[in-house]
Order: sequence, then structure tokens, then C-alpha cells
Amino acid sequence: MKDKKNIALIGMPAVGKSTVGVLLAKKMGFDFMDTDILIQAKEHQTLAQIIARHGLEQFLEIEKQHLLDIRCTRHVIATGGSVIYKPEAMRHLAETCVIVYLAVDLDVLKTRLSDVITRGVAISPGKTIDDLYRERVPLYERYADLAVHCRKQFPEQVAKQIIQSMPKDRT
Ligand SMILES: Nc1ncnc2c1ncn2[C@@H]1O[C@H](COP(=O)(O)OP(=O)(O)OP(=O)(O)O)[C@@H](O)[C@H]1O
Ligand SMILES: O=C(O)C1=C[C@@H](O)[C@@H](O)[C@H](O)C1
Ligand SMILES: [Mg+2]
Repeated sequence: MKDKKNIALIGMPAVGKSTVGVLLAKKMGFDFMDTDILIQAKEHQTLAQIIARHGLEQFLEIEKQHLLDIRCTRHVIATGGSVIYKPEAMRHLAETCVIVYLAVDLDVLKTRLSDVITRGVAISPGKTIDDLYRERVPLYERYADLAVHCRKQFPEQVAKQIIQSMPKDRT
């Protein structure tokens, strides 16, 4: 854990990875990277456009390729919620990042996820948010070095909780 110079946030769409990530970076004196923004800027399309034009599988492949290109230190990295579908990308992140799973209850999540289409969530046709939650939570838990439950805390409080939960050699 000592050699891991970055923090990567993983978790369901709308759990707060981007919102909390930037606050966490500021508190820790780290830089901030949002892989969704990085991919959109490099692909010159929004994520929703990539999914609509190329389909889900190709989107996951594009996301993986951009993840594998990441080389940085002292960054908080807010990932896309679908990053856990590509073990190779997760192994790459794990080499340099303490991986923090931001967990939130499904009912809270649903209040934030009113439109999964315009958000560009990687969800197969016919699947519900409940299905996605059941499918993904075990994957987030598998890849996480630590899990932080956001409950009904404000983003600032979640950032503080992450720092408090961090192994002592990382703070
Ligand atoms: N702790 C929180 N309490 C209340 N609202 C929050 C909290 N964290 C985030 N939000 C709100 O939830 C919404 C989604 O947050 P955010 O975009 O940071 O999620 P995300 O995990 O980065 O999602 P995505 O996977 O789609 O990138 C935003 O409107 C944000 O303001
Ligand atoms: O959880 C998801 O499936 C996604 C979340 C977003 O952050 C983006 O990474 C993308 O739109 C897919
Ligand atoms: Mg985000």
C-alpha cells in the first residue's frame, strides 16, 4: 500500500466519485483526474454518444484503453462506474492506486439516477438499476482496498471519512 501514490475512487454511477474526488484531492494536496472527462476530451464525444454510436462492448473497450494509458502520481482519480468490467484496467489501477469503493444504499442512489440514458450508464437493454446494483456491488468489493459507506453524508464529510479510513502510511 505504501508504494501506491494515487487514490482511485470506484463505485456505482452517481455515488459521488467526481464530486467527492475533487474535494479529496484538495484536502490531500493531490491533483485530480476524472477518467470520464479524460475519455470525452480524447474521443471528442460525450460518453453517451460513444455508447449510442459504438455500443456497450466497444465503449467498455475504449474506456479500458484510456485507463491503461494513465501514468500519474499524487492524483485522486475519479473513475467511471463501469471500469470494474475490465480486469486488465483494474490491475493497472491497482499498481499505483489505493482503490476506494464509495458505497451508497440503492434507495439513495435511485434519487440521483433519474436518467441513466443521458448520463450514459453502461447498462444492457432491459436491465434495471436494481439489476445493475446486484451485478456490480460484488465487483466493486472485490477490487477495493477499502470501502467507505457514504450514507447520507455531505460530499465534504465523505472526503474526510476517506482520509480517516486510509491506512496510516498513506496519510
Ligand atoms: N454525498 C453526497 N450527498 C448528496 N449528493 C451527492 C453526494 N455526492 C454526490 N452527490 C450528487 O450526486 C450526483 C452525482 O454525483 P457525481 O457526478 O459526483 O457521481 P459519480 O459517482 O461521479 O457518477 P458517474 O459514475 O456518473 O461519473 C451529483 O448531482 C452530486 O451533486
Ligand atoms: O457506471 C457506468 O456505467 C458509467 C458511469 C459514468 O461515469 C461513465 O463512465 C459511463 O457513462 C458509464
Ligand atoms: Mg463521475
